[in-house]
Amino acid sequence: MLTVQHLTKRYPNHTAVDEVSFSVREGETLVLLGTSGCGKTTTLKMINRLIEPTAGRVDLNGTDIRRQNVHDLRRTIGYVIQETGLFPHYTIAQNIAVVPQLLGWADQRIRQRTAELLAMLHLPEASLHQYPDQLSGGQRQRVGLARALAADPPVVLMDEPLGALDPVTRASIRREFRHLDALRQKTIVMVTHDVQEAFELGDRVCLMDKGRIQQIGTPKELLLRPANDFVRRFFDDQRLTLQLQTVTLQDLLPLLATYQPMPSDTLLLPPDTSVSDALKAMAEGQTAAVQLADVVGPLTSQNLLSAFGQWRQSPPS
Ligand SMILES: Nc1ncnc2c1ncn2[C@@H]1O[C@H](COP(=O)(O)OP(=O)(O)OP(=O)(O)O)[C@@H](O)[C@H]1O
Repeated sequence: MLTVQHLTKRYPNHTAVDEVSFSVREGETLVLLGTSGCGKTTTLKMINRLIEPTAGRVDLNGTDIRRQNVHDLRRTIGYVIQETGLFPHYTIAQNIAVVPQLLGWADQRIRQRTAELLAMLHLPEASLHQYPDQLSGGQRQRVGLARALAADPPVVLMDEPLGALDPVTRASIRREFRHLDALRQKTIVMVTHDVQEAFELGDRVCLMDKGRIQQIGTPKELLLRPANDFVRRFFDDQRLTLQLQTVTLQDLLPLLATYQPMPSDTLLLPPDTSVSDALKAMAEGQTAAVQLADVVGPLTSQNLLSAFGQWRQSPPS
């Protein structure tokens, strides 16, 4: 458990982070979201002591991080940044091995772990002996992640980890990240200014403005129960897309068709399927049903969109 309490960073003429408090449970991903300059990176860097706070504290599993040796602390916290921070004159294998070597792992163990990470992150074996500038941006980003995960740290901090990538690569690596078991078990704090990314990767989102938290909650809570006008306006531009991503079949059940026996080859979708995923699954015009004890059906793109339209007319408050 990572706990941040009243964390504050003041510069002579400016308060970059103002009394920020939150907790991140083991295995949870918290996304710090907000416009440029709102204090996301400063908050993140105070967690691994790259920046010392003016006030407040950070506890990792109940211990104040200031009580820990700073080098030990950084070895237990993985760190991924936008430009990957790879050493240009080290091969990929050497870059991945940096922390295990500092920890004194035997060569054989490092080789084994490196091979495991390459396979997990879909990196070609040949890349081991290449240098960062011989790889594509997407591959470099995967190496950055491999390096952060090498010694299996329980906590990983990510600062705009996909920021340098084109939108297509970005979306595909984002999907990979979401399905990576090695990341699911980690406590992750991730910084982004990309709302889609925050909604896709965050279990909870912490929306910041001018150094302060405006709201912290699940993507759905922020979208449906904004704490103030700032939060409401922040999502205005992308409201429809975000609703398609967060509203689930379960939410629409009262608006969908009633029980009806379905043919045995019907595509069954779990109730927590988002409207956009359900529409994708039915892209070929296939009929589906929500997978419940008493099956609701039939579910077609048309009746789903019609239920979603009704839901949008009067979303729950
Ligand atoms: N060393 C510093 N001295 C003075 N002000 C600073 C310093 N570092 C950061 N700031 C200011 O603190 C504020 C927060 O910066 P921070 O980098 O945390 O924002 P951010 O939300 O991560 O923005 P971005 O998305 O653009 O990286 C900004 O106004 C920035 O100019």
